[in-house]
Amino acid sequence: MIDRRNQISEVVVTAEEMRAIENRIFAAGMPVAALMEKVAGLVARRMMAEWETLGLTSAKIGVIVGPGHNGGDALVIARELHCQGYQVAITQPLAKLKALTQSHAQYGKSLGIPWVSLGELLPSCDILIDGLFGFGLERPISGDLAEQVEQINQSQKRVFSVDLPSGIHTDTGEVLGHAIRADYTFCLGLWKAACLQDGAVEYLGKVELVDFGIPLGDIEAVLGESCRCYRITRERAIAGLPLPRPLLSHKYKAGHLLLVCGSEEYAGSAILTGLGARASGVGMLSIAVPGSLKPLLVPQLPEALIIPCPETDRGAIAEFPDPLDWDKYQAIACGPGIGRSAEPIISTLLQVPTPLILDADGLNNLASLGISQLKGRSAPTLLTPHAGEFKRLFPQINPNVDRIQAVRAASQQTGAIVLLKGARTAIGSPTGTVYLNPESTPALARGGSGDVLTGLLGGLLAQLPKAPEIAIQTATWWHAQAGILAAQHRTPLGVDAFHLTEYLSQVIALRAVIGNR
Ligand SMILES: NC(=O)C1=CN([C@@H]2O[C@H](COP(=O)(O)OP(=O)(O)OC[C@H]3O[C@@H](n4cnc5c(N)ncnc54)[C@H](O)[C@@H]3O)[C@@H](O)[C@H]2O)[C@H](O)CC1
Ligand SMILES: [K+]
Repeated sequence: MIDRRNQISEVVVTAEEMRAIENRIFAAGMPVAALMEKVAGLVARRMMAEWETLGLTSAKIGVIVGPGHNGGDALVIARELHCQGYQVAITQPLAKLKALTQSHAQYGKSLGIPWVSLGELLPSCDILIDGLFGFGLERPISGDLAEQVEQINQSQKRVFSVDLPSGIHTDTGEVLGHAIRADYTFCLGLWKAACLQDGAVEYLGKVELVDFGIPLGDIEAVLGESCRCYRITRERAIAGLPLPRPLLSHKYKAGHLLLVCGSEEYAGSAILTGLGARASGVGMLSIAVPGSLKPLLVPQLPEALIIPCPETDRGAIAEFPDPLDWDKYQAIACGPGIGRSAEPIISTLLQVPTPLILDADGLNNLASLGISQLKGRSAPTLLTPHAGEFKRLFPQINPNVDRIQAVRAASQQTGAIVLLKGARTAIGSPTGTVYLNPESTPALARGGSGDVLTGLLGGLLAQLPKAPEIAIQTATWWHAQAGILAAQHRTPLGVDAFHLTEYLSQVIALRAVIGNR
C-alpha cells in the first residue's frame, strides 16, 4: 500500500507517455466512460473536502467546460456537485464537444444545471473549476478564447484546475499563448512534467496528485527503464541520507571533503560553503583558500583543516600547495568565490580522479576552458549552474523553457551530472534520467544560498562517492526544505545564507522523522 503511493508519487510523465498508459488501460477493457467517472468522482470529493476546510461549503460554483475529456471530467464534477446540493452553473466556450463530453453535457442539461456565458457566470460565482483543456492542448490559445482566459484571470475568483491549468503545455510548462492561473491544481493519475517546470510555477497554485489506481505494470510497460523522469519525494531524499551511521565508525569512514573556495573579494563564500559542508555530517573537512583567508576561517570552522594556497595579486588562489595528497579526499567541491581567473586551478582539479563538484566561478572558468575538458574525466563530475552559468557553459541549449530537456541534453553532452537551479531545480544524469525537486521557496533566491548547497552536496558526496545521483537528489531536497522551514520561522526575508545553514540539521530532525536511524 505505502509502496504503491511512494512509487506513484515519484513518477513524472509527458503527455505522450500519459496517453500511452491510458491507451493500455482502455485496450485491456476499461471503458473510457468508466475511467472518467472514477477519476472525476475522486476529484469532486477532494474539492468538496477542500472547500469544507476552507469554509466554502455554500460557495457558488462556475464550471468551465472545454471540448475534450478534460471538459468531460469537469461535467462529471459539475453533476456530482449539483447532486450534493451545490449551486452550479456551466460555461462552454467552444461549441464542438467530443462524444463522451457531449453525452455528459446532455445529462447535465437534463438535470437543470444552467448553461451561461462567461460574462454571466463570473459575477455570479465564488469558485471556478477549470476544465477547458488538459493534456490534449495542442496549439496556443488565441482569439475569443484567449480573451475569455484573460477575463477569468482578471476575475480574481478562486480557480481549481482539473489535471493542469488550461493553456499550460503538459511537458514544458510553457504558457501556450494564454493560460488560466489556478489556485489549486488536481493533477490526475501521474505527475505531468509541467507541474515541475519553472515556467508553470506561477499558474499551478497548490498542486495535488489524484491517484486513481493506474496499474504499476502499465506505467513500467510504457516508461521502461531509460530516460525516466523522477520527482524527488521526501522518501527518495531520506534514502540518500548517510544514516544510520555505523556504530563502529571513525572520522575517516564518514568521508573527507576538500573544498576549494574563497578569495579576498569573496571571503564569506568560503565560510558559507564550509558551514553547508559541516551540516552534511562529513567526517573530515579540508578547505583550500588563499593563504590570507586562513585567520578568518579558523574561528568560524574550527574543525576544518585549512589549506593556505599561494595567492594571485588580486587575492585569489593562484595554485595548490605542492605536494598535496589528493588521494585522501573522497570528493572535491570547487567554485564559490574563487574569482574569474582560476582556470589553472580548474585544469588541475579536472585531472584528479576524484568525484568533483563545480559551482559558481568554477563553472565560469570551465566555460572559458571549454566543456570538452570534461570528456577525459575518470570520476563523476557534478555541475551546479543557475540559468546564467548554464548559458555560458551550453550556449546552444535554452535553460529557460523546457528545463527537463535542457539538463538531459547538457548531461548527455558532457557526461557530467548537471543540476540547473531554479524554483523547481532539475538534475540531469548522463543516462538520460532527470530528477526534479517539487518544492522550494523564493526565499532561497539570495546571494550565498548556492554556496551552502555546494558545501552540503560536497559533504554528502564525500560520504557517498559511489552514488552521486543519490547524493545530489538528497542535497537538493534538503537545502530546499531548510529554506522552507527557515522561511516559516523567520519570514522569507530572514533566510540569509548564514541562517539557512542553521536550519539544515533542524529540517532533518523535524521533517525526516528519522527516529533512531
Ligand atoms: N489520463 C487519463 O488517464 C485520463 C484523462 N482524462 C482527462 O482527459 C484529458 C485529456 O483529454 P483530451 O480529450 O485528450 O484532451 P483535452 O481535454 O485537453 O482537449 C483536447 C481537445 O481540445 C482541442 N484543442 C486543443 N488545443 C486547442 C486550442 N488551443 N484551441 C482550441 N481547441 C483546442 C482538441 O482538438 C481536442 O478536441 C486529461 O487532461 C484528463 O482531464 C480522463 O477523463 C480520465 C482518464
Ligand atoms: K484544465
